[in-house]
Amino acid sequence: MECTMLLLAGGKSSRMGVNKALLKIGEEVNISRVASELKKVSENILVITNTSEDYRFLHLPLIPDLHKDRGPLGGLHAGMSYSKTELQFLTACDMPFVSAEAINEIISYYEPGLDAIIPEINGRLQPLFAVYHKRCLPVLTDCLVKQELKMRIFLEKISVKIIKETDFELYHKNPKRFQRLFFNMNTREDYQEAGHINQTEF
Ligand SMILES: Nc1nc2c(ncn2[C@@H]2O[C@H](COP(=O)(O)OP(=O)(O)OP(=O)(O)O)[C@@H](O)[C@H]2O)c(=O)[nH]1
Repeated sequence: MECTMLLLAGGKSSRMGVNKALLKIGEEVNISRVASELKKVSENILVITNTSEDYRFLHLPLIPDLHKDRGPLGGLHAGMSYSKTELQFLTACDMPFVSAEAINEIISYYEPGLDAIIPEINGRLQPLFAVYHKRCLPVLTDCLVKQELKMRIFLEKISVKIIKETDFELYHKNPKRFQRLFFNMNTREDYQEAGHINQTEF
């Protein structure tokens, strides 16, 4: 089933203190790493931002949030509103080690009628690396209008299929490399750790 890739690149990066999308890991800028994996899955990619940062170097369509300052849910809302496909895969510019293989596996678990497919890794849901069906859009809009900006509240209102790590084929191929996919960079310490992880062979 056709699926649009949504790449979140807004927010404040307040814990990092500088725009984490543009931090380099190895030779490559964070957001470019994510974008190049998304391109292996689909040509249909939307970069969603609410900042004045110039992401034209990605050569991808850039779209603004429609509701201001609503966090990742605001970005998902804009992505789903602009997207022309029923399914979207949501990912974030602060997850430098995502892979096309993992995205394809998550999409493959989609079944008609579901609103979302979300991995759960080490007991934590990963809603920013997940599939959403366009039919969630009215529920999401309602959350934004009511200022219910917590992902958990939105997820409680839709039908979600959760995939635990041991359900993934990729996990069984290489559990450590699989865990790395979900590494999320928010602080200076995370950035340092990302540098180490990047140099580690799994
Ligand atoms: N389009 C869009 N993306 C956002 C927004 N807020 C956060 N994001 C993205 O969502 C992902 C997760 O962001 P967070 O780490 O929760 O928030 P942040 O504002 O980037 O960082 P902090 O200020 O440290 O919380 C990142 O890829 C951000 O770029 C927003 O309002 N709009």
